[in-house]
Amino acid sequence: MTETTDVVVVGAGVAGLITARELTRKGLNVVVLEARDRIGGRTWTDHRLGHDLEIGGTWLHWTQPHVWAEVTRYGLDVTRGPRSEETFWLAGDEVRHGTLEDFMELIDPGMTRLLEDTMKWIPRPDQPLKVREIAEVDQFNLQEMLDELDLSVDERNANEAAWVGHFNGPLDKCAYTNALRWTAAAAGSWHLMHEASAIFRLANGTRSLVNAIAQDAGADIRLGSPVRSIEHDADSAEITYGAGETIRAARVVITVPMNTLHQLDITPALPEGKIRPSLEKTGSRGVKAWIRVRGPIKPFFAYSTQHHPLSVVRTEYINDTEAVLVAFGADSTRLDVNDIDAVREALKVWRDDLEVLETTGHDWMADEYSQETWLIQQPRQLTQYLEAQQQNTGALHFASADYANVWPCFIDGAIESGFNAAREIYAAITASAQLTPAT
Ligand SMILES: Cc1cc2nc3c(=O)[nH]c(=O)nc-3n(C[C@H](O)[C@H](O)[C@H](O)COP(=O)(O)OP(=O)(O)OC[C@H]3O[C@@H](n4cnc5c(N)ncnc54)[C@H](O)[C@@H]3O)c2cc1C
Repeated sequence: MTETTDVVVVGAGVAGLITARELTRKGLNVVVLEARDRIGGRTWTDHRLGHDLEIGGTWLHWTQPHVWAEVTRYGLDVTRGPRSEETFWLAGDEVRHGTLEDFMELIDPGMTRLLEDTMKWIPRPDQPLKVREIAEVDQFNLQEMLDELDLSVDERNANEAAWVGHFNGPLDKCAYTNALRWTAAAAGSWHLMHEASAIFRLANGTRSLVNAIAQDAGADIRLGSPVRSIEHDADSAEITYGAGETIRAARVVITVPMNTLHQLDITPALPEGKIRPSLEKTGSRGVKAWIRVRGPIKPFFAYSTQHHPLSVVRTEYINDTEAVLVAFGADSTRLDVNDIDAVREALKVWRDDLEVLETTGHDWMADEYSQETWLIQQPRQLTQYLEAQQQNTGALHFASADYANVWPCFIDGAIESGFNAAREIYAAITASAQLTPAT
């Protein structure tokens, strides 16, 4: 027999858990169907290399309004990694060595010129399509825009590597408008954008945030319950999941990542504006690696180029005997983060004095329930698809960091989208004559 409930949420990542919390607090019955055997989705704190490491999303900031409100709500502690005492970068094949300030000075002219029109194109980051002429710049990839600047080899490598750290993909696949959106969210300051996206993390891991939201939600969260198909009309939907169980709901919230959406068997089919970007895929397709090395070493930061398997590496944990580094590369097919020899080799671009003891990470690109790391749109995806991606289709609503306005692809964006979906669903349910929310 088919079970019934008010709302089904597909996915127990941050967007899904926020939607569930907001709706249960309004008195609705909510069932969350999660494919994995854990909650959190692309945030995942796991004990490896002797630390609680963030395998997925990590950094957050007080300029990110939605996530910071959650930090305050649950009284979560925020911390940071050690300050870098030395920095390495490349000029051609030559390794340069200096301070982090030297490196920031090196990239500053390129960053400033690249982003000088940010607030012209995106005066309101909460409305990224407010200036309709943004379609003119949305056709460009970041590489083209960097090439226009005619930077010296030093500056070019450094700027490219810094952007790989941000975009986790080949720069010719990533739309320039992503850079504008991130910088607009930081009020036009690239320095603030840089800080907001890569310095401060939760002292007890993203796990502490995710668990707090889930406990507060009090929803019926069913792990190991992949959704297979959804049949829907204007008033309700029937979902088939797990080993063939069915459940009917007045509203469904789909929170699966953009790259996986097209795989859900949905009848009637979703509009083109939702399916086409899912088939085209994101521009981001990179890796995040964790690396344990023998100490003592000084905390350091290093940038290579976008063409190296690892473009950025830095010290995130350190003591007298060892350090744990975090690193990013543009292309997951170029580096298996669990292959210690490959990682050791990748580090040699900067220094061959590091003794690599252990490495770890997760191949989010190969993971069937993510197939992406954090969303960076390809050229034209913002202007062609975002509006359609945010809209509901009858009883189906969509929440995901991938479809957020202010900090798209961040934990903050997942929360923003969860709030929006919950508000719309509550309004729709209470407006419907046939449906009386449980109290
Ligand atoms: C390596 C990495 C580093 C990152 N770094 C940062 C960072 O430093 N700061 C930051 O703010 N953000 C970062 N992010 C991005 C951030 O983690 C994500 O944007 C955010 O967590 C996405 O939340 P979500 O709820 O929208 O999607 P998800 O977390 O992907 O949640 C979707 C859920 O749906 C489930 N699901 C998928 N298919 C099905 C199905 N068929 N049936 C049922 N369930 C299904 C998934 O298992 C998942 O739990 C990073 C991400 C990665 C991967």
